[in-house]
Amino acid sequence: MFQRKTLQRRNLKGLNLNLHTDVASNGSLSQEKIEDHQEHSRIESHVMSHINAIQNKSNLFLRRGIKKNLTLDACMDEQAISKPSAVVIQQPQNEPVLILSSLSQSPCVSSSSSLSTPCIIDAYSSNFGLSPSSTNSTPSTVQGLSNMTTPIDNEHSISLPPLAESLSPTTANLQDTLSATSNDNNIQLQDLVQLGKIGAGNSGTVVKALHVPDSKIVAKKTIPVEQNNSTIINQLVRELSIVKNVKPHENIITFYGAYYNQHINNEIIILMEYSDCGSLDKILSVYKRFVQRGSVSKKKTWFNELTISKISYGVLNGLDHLYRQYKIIHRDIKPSNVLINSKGQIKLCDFGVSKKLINSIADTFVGTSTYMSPERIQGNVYSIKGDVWSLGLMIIELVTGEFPLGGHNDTPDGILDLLQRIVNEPSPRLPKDRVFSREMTDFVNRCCIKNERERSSINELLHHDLIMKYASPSKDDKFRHWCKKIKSKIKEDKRIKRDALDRAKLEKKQSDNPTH
Ligand SMILES: Nc1ncnc2c1ncn2[C@@H]1O[C@H](COP(=O)(O)OP(=O)(O)OP(=O)(O)O)[C@@H](O)[C@H]1O
Repeated sequence: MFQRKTLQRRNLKGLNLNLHTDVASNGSLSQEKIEDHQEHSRIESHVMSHINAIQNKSNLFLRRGIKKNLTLDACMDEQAISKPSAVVIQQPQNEPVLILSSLSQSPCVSSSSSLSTPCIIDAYSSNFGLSPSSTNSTPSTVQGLSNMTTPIDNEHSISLPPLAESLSPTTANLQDTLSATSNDNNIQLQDLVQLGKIGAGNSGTVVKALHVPDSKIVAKKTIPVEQNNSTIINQLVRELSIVKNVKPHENIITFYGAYYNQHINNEIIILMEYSDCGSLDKILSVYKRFVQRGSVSKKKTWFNELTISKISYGVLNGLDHLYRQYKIIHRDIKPSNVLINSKGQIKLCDFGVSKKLINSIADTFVGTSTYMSPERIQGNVYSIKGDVWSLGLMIIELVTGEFPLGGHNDTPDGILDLLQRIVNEPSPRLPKDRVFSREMTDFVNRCCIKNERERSSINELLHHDLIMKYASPSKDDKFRHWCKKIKSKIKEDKRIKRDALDRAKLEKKQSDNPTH
């Protein structure tokens, strides 16, 4: 009955704005549609001002080289045509790449008929209580995360959107934690454009997002919270109250702030520094895929001795900083919590089970990590040396490609079997069928001593021969080079996977329609 027609088109420094409307198939516009047309004009000016604002801020698309010649497409909500639901940014081939949900209060739905492939949707709108005209509620102040006297400087602090008007007692706790003063240098959620999913863990999902005003890429972790689940909420409160106190450091992921809005999705959003090579588990998976494809020999690990030395130093230095400055024990050292960037920096993230030392005795069994040390499993007092044990296990996993207490077709029968192995079986070691240097073998052995008192301390390991052997600027350069190579391998892997998916789709299409 109705066709989509483009009514307006403007060119803006390489960006095109298309406004579509539904037009009767005889070409005429009904009175209703004429009103819609007028409405379109209003929407258009709204959209244009939004685009201008973005462009004036950073000219991001062109400068970043991310999107060239994009089309901004103001989609119309099919049910309520007068209400635009989203601004969709499309590539020339009509392939939507992202949505700025700037016009709607509800999360955007990629229902537009012009969308041929699934969109990445940013569920937050500029009406997310941030624009005075769009809401009666004023932005809540958030103590703790942004109103920090020391931890996060202005450059990194953000203000939060308004919190729920009526909070249950548990969410009120959350509100307390996420309260902060508004700040001129804030990162606002509506300034973020979601770019793609990075990964998902037990607690939530992490996506890559672009902070438009300064063209900075950030990682956005979304953690759904059950309204009445006080355990989870308290854990998050604890996590965030710890993270907010940590100042930027070369081996710690920088925290940019957190958001919570019960009305929208009942989820917490944590913004942090993005690491462009991802986590060690991700790099290991990419390596394994290359081995499977036969393009890399299984004998040739990507994690050579230099790399292990640099990773170990970064982890130990980060742990040392957390403990010395804040009395924090990380408690969850594992490959997915160690991030790398192409500048050659190692960063610790995820303080989900971290806590101040003073609380550690009361809450020893947080998490189900298989990197847990024997003393932790046995319920003994947990000290920072537990993280040293985890580092030892992680190194063995990186160089062998297998988790040391469960690989080689020797998978434990469940968590209890694994826990008893950690406690009762001999300490994990580097495999004997491969040659490792004396320094490397000694380093790992010192990490994996079961008796916590005999295990090396962080300080001892920071001065270990394995670390000293590679502590020169030329080795730093080599490591940076390695990181860059890894980044390009990750890209290549993505491309191969995408091509394989496309081929599979095409083959399926051909088998479904053999005549075509
Ligand atoms: N700041 C970041 N920069 C780049 N990638 C990240 C960042 N934070 C997390 N990731 C990626 O997202 C993935 C998911 O992270 P998340 O913290 O949700 O879970 P996890 O650490 O894998 O598991 P768990 O929830 O059990 O701790 C990680 O494995 C990592 O690859």
